[in-house]
Amino acid sequence: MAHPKNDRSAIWPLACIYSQRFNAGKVDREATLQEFLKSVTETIRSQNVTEMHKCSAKAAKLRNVGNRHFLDRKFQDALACYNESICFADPNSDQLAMGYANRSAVYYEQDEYEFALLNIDLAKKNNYPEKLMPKLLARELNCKQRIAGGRSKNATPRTRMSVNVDTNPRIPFLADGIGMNYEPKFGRGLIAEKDFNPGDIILEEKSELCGVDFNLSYRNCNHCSSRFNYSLIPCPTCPFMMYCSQECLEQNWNLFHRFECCVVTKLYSVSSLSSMMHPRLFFYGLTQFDEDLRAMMKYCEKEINGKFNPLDLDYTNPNRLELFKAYHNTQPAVDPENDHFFKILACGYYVMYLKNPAVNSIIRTEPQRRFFLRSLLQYIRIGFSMASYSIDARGRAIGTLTPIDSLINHSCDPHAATFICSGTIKVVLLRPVRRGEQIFTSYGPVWWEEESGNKTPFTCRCVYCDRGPAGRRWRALIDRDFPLGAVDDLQKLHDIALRMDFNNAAKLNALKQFIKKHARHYPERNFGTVLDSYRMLLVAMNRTDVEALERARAWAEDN
Ligand SMILES: C[S@@+](CC[C@H](N)C(=O)[O-])C[C@H]1O[C@@H](n2cnc3c(N)ncnc32)[C@H](O)[C@@H]1O
Repeated sequence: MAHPKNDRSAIWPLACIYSQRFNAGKVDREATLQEFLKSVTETIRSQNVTEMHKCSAKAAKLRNVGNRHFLDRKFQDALACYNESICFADPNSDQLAMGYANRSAVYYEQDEYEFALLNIDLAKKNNYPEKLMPKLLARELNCKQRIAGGRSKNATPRTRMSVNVDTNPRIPFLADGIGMNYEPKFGRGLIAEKDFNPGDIILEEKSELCGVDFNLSYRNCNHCSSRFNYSLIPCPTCPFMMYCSQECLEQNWNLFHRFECCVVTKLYSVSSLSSMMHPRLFFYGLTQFDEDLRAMMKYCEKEINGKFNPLDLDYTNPNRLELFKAYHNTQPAVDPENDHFFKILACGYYVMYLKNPAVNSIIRTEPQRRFFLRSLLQYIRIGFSMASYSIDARGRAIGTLTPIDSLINHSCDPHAATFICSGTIKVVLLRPVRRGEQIFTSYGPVWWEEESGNKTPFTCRCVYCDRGPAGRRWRALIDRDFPLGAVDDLQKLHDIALRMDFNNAAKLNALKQFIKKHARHYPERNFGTVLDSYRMLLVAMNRTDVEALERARAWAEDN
């Protein structure tokens, strides 16, 4: 099946094709990597995916669709179309400048004056047509007047959720008193070396390695994954990748995108999910070895140290080669349910990346190619086992891999909640953690949501899932009754939650006090719902916080 030029919806990912073939029993799941490679190479040849390029005519069409949404006041849909239009527009074309100007109009209508100004500035810097300039300048003036008149939406975060306890001197984004341990049951994990309280933010780690679902590629920065209120700038060469800043664009180019850019349609035709994060780990390494593939092979072909401690590195002056080594020295559990699928992805990426002369000129010999294929499979396994994912209601995912967050194991009885927002992972404690305890977060399932249907891709060995006597004893606690004092306090919490005159910070505080005061009655069914309310409130407050920060950033970039 050949794909019509410039029709991204026509991409039928290899992953879907093989998923059908596996389900129909047409491909042997037990095949070797070389057998998969043969099959995938043939499939890709018959697919003959055409690379898409910038195209101002397509940009104009997309902008017109955006204009119709704008007139219907469907602003999010309008922004989505304008972003795609901006990405397809040839650099320095009128279409690019007009896309930015159109975006500024949407922000203006939404009272997002900082973002409107940022886009007006982008339009002006990209040859906005002189004859249309007066209208743009009038909008610029209006924005400035409204900001000066105090009509801006909040641009000052109220809570600023960041690490709120003493920090580790060598890891300024991690709480002091957190160490790494190793238990055969879970592998490496994070352990508390002192007591912590609910509400303690123990980690705020920025991501450099992410993968953005194809369907979010016009909504999220392809480097740090932040959304930046849809106000992204395009890769100057390919029609798919967008960034929240020139800095992210340049870093992404240097680390990975120069290996992706001229084959990006083909890469998305391997998997439309967030899987591009995995081959990126290979190119992250290659870049840190100054493209000296022999040196990289020499290091990587040594035995992997599965007990490597990323907390030993100095993050005050991060060295990317050391970070790469931290990622590389990971012993991911091979997932028997999905490993055949990972092999298909590895083979697909292998074939497609080698179509790029920038890759082909580095990975030349047979041993080098075998190393590339093996590494791709290893990094796919690492990515699926170690990354954190944020998944929206439509199933579109963003994967994020960071050295420290990736050490946190899962429990269906978590202590902490993990938030991925605006390219940063935050870990907040929901309940007290005592010195010596391992700190767990949840990858999805939690005991107080038994109906959630979430499953972990490994056999979970947490206390809730433990079928032995210890697990049985623990689960029996869930059905105890709260003592009367706690029942009264729970009723007070409900009343506070309904009070319109209490803001979220006050409600959060009340929840935190309850959790601290009654921690000894944990676990208990009602306690689970309290933790859940606490988590949901944190999510809402974090979102407001991030929005305010992004507004402030837009304002700073424009001034
Ligand atoms: C994000 S990593 C956590 C760090 C990992 N333990 C290590 O040694 O690098 C996730 C992997 O840890 C293991 N793991 C995490 N939580 C687990 C649990 N509740 N039960 C069993 N294994 C778990 C699984 O192998 C999973 O794929």
